[in-house]
Amino acid sequence: MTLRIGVIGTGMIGRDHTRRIAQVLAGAEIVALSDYNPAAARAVQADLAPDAMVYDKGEELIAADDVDAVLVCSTGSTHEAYVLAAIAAGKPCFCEKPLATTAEGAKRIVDAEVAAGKRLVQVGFMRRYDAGYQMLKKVVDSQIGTPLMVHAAHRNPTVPEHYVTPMAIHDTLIHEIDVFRWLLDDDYVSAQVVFPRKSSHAHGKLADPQIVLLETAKGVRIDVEIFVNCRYGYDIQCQVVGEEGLANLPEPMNITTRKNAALSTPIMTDWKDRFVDSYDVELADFIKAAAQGTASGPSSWDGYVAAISSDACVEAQEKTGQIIPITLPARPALYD
Ligand SMILES: NC(=O)c1ccc[n+]([C@@H]2O[C@H](COP(=O)([O-])OP(=O)(O)OC[C@H]3O[C@@H](n4cnc5c(N)ncnc54)[C@H](O)[C@@H]3O)[C@@H](O)[C@H]2O)c1
Ligand SMILES: O[C@H]1[C@H](O)[C@@H](O)[C@H](O)[C@@H](O)[C@H]1O
Repeated sequence: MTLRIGVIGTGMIGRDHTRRIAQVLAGAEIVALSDYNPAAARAVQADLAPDAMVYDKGEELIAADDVDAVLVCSTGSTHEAYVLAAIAAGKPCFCEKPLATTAEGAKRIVDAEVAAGKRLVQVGFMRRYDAGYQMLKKVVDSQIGTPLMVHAAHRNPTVPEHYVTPMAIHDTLIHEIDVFRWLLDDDYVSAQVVFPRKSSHAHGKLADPQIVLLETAKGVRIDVEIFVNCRYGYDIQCQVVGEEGLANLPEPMNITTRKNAALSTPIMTDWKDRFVDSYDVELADFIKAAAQGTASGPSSWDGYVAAISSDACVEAQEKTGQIIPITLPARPALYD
């Protein structure tokens, strides 16, 4: 069976996921596209999916008889309504991060999925599918003893003018928030944010860099440096310190040169290049589960917990230095 997919939101990542399904992955085809800006949908149709139908409204795409599954790749604030509509239609849905822009919105999705009685939603937390993080998890689970601390950094070379201080959490740290829960099989109990000296490259409405300190239920302490004007490259670092040793996230594979009395390895500058393979693997996982009428991988529950945790981090930014508790509701059995 070829899974017939409709894509809502054909901006940067919607276009890229359409390319993946149309040109890279097996088992699915793009039959429908929709964007708030119809020209964007038509451009993707022309370039990548000439047989796809273009819908004015995402809701019409979700309801279409020939759409088996939906990819929600529109602006974050629009995700909740589309995911709820997909659940109501009983169609598997891949939703880019964030699942919803508020914890209440994410909870409405969890409640709807629980009422539907089966997993239908996968959230686009692609780092869980990254080969480096997968290797790191194996070592953390088996070789370094009980994890005690994590030291991490999430550095972007620059960000646009509209990127303001809370986006360091909702847009950037959200990846670490999800991947460390998965890596450590743990949840957060508190967050604290402190601000070092501000970089002169950060614009007026952005405090950059920031240091986020997270504490988990098992007592692991995590420090994450978020530095989105670091200039030199796109750099994701993670070191887990355990009782018996420590483990580092591997650097992405790249050519090392020895030239002019220097030993050098290029550093990537674009997150799309850094995680290109993991996007392929996450969508292959979606296609496999959706073909069975369900979903696997990062769940609505993970999206909800990420939203609760990031709200606490934003509060911790606003009350810098204070420790903000994170309390999670009981997890429904659907997500065990
Ligand atoms: N997993 C990742 O690493 C990753 C990377 C980039 C973006 N994202 C997420 O993907 C989403 C899209 O990001 P992007 O970078 O592609 O943004 P983008 O601005 O390039 O594209 C968003 C598209 O959504 C469309 N849109 C806006 N409102 C809409 C609506 N109501 N209905 C249908 N379409 C609508 C816009 O016209 C635009 O074409 C965001 O939620 C973002 O956080 C995830
Ligand atoms: O939307 C992007 C993307 O999620 C990247 O992975 C992250 O490094 C950026 O900070 C964020 O702005």
